[in-house]
Amino acid sequence: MEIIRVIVGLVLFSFMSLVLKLAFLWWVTPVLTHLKLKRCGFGGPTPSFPLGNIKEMKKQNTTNTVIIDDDEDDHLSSSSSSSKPSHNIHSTIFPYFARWQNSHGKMFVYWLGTEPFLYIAEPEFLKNMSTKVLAKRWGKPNVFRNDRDAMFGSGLLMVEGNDWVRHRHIIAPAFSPLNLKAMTCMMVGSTNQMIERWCSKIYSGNSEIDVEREVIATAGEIIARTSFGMRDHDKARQVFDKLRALQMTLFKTNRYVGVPFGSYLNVEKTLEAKKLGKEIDSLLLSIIESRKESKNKGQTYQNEQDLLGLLMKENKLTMRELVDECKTFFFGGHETTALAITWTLLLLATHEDWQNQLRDEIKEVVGDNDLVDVNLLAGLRKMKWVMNEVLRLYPPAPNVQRQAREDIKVDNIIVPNGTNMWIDVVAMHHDRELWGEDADEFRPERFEDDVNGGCRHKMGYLPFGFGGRMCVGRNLSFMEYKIVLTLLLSRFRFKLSPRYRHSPSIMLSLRPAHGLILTLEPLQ
Ligand code: HEM
Repeated sequence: MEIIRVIVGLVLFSFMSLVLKLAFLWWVTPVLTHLKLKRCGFGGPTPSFPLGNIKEMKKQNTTNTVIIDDDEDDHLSSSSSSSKPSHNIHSTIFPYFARWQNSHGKMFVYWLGTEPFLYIAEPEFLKNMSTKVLAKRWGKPNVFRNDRDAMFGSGLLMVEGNDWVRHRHIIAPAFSPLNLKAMTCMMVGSTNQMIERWCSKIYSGNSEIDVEREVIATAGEIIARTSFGMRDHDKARQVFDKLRALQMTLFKTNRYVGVPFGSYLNVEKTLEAKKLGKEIDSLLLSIIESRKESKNKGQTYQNEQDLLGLLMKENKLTMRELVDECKTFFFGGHETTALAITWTLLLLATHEDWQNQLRDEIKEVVGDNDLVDVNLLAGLRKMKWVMNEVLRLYPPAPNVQRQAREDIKVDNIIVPNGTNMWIDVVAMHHDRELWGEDADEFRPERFEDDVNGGCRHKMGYLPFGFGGRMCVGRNLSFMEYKIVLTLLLSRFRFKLSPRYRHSPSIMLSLRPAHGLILTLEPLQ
C-alpha cells in the first residue's frame, strides 16, 4: 500500500511540475515579456489563450484576392487587359497589420499563439537597433526556426551568434567580383535556352506565357550551375520540385504556428513537411557525395571557389551544416531573384514607356550582342532604377524577423531577452509619410539621384535586409537581374494578358498567386 501511495504521489508531482513548466513556458514568461514591452509604451490588439491574435489574422486573410484598377486608387475586381494593377498592396496582403497600425501606430505587440511579437514599421527604431547593437546579438525567432527546420535547417539564414559569424566568413567569398564574373556565361546560356523555348511556343501559335513559372525554373538552373557546379539538371529539378512542395505545405496551408501543440492540429501537413525535408536532405547529400568523388578522381573542371567548393573546403562545416547550407542556397538563391524579375516584367508590361526606355538604354550600352559583356552592365543605370523601384513596391522578402538573445537597450527602451520582432518591409516601402503621396505609384526616376529613392529615412528602404545580416547574395542577384532582363527585352515586347489576375500573396516570399501571364511579341 505504502509503495502505491508513493508511486501515486510521484506521478502527481511529475504531472504538477509538467503543468507548471508548461504554464511558465506558454503563459507566464510571454506575459512578463509583454508587460515589460507595455511599460515601454507599446499597445496592441488583445490576445486570447491559446491562439493569441491568430483568429483575427486568419479571418482577414481570406480577403486577399484580385486588385486591379484603372486609375491607381479604385479597387475593382475586373481584369481587363487595359487595366493597371494597383500597387497599393499592404492592406491586401497584411490587412490585420494595416488595421492594427491605424489603431496602435507603427510599433505594437501582437501574439502568434503564445508568442508575443513586437511589430515594427518604424525606421528610426531600426536604425538604432542595427547601429548600436551587434548583428550576432539578435537571433531568429525560435518558433520560426523550428517550424521551418525542414526548409532551412541551420543554414546561414537561420544560424545565430558565433556560428553565424563562422558560416558567413566561409560563404561570403563565393560572391566575390571574380566569382560573379565567372558565372556570366552560365547565366546567359540558361536565359537563352528559356528564350528558345518561348520562341518555339510563339511560333506554334501560343504567344501567352506564364513567365513566373519559366523565370523561376531558369533562376533555379542558374543557381544549380553557378553555385553548385551541377550539370545533372534532373537532380537539381528534383530538389527544386520538393522545395516548392515544402514551401506550399508550410506556407499555403492552414497551420497554427506559435500555438501549443500547433503541429498536432494539422498532423498530416506536419508529417508531409518532415518527409519532404528528409527527401531533400538525401538528394543534397548525394550531390555533395558526387562532388567529393569527382574531386577525389582529380576532375579539375569543377570551380573550387564556387559556393559548394568553398563550403566543402578544409572540412570547416559538419555534414549537417553542409546540407543545411545547400538547402538554404538552393531555395534563397533562386526564388527571390526570380520574383524580382517577374514583378519587373509585370510593371514593364503595364508601363510601355519604361519598357522602351530600357530597350533604348540596352541598345546604347550593351549593343545587339547576344553574349552580354559583364563589364558593361554597370552602365545600365535606368535598369537599376527600375530594379530598385520594383523591389520597393513588391519586395520579394516582405518581412524580416529577429529575436533578442539578451536584454538589449535600444535608445530608452529595453527589449527583453526572448522578444520576437516582425519588421514589416512592405509597410515601410508603401508608407506615404516616408515616400510622399505617390508612394503606391511606379516611378523609377525617384532613384535617379538618390540610392534611397528619396525616402525620408535611410532605413525606410530595406529590400535586402539591414545591418550585418544584409543579404549575402545581393551582388549575384543584381548581375543576374541585368543579364536576364537585357536578353529578354532585346528579344520581346511584353503585354499584360487579359487572363492575368493581380493577386500578390505571401508564401514566405511575395509572389503572384496565379502566376504572371503575359503576351509576348518577338522583336526580330
Ligand atoms: C532580389 C533578390 C534578393 C532579395 C530581395 C533578398 C532579400 C534578402 C533579405 C531581406 C535578407 C535578410 C533576411 C534577414 O535579415 O533575416 C536576405 C538574406 C539572405 N539572402 Fe537574400 N535576397 C535576394 C537574393 C539572394 C540570393 C541570390 C542569394 C543566394 C545566392 C541570397 C541568399 C541570402 C542568404 C543566405 C541570406 C542570409 C544572410 C545572413 O543572415 O547572413 N539572397 N536576403
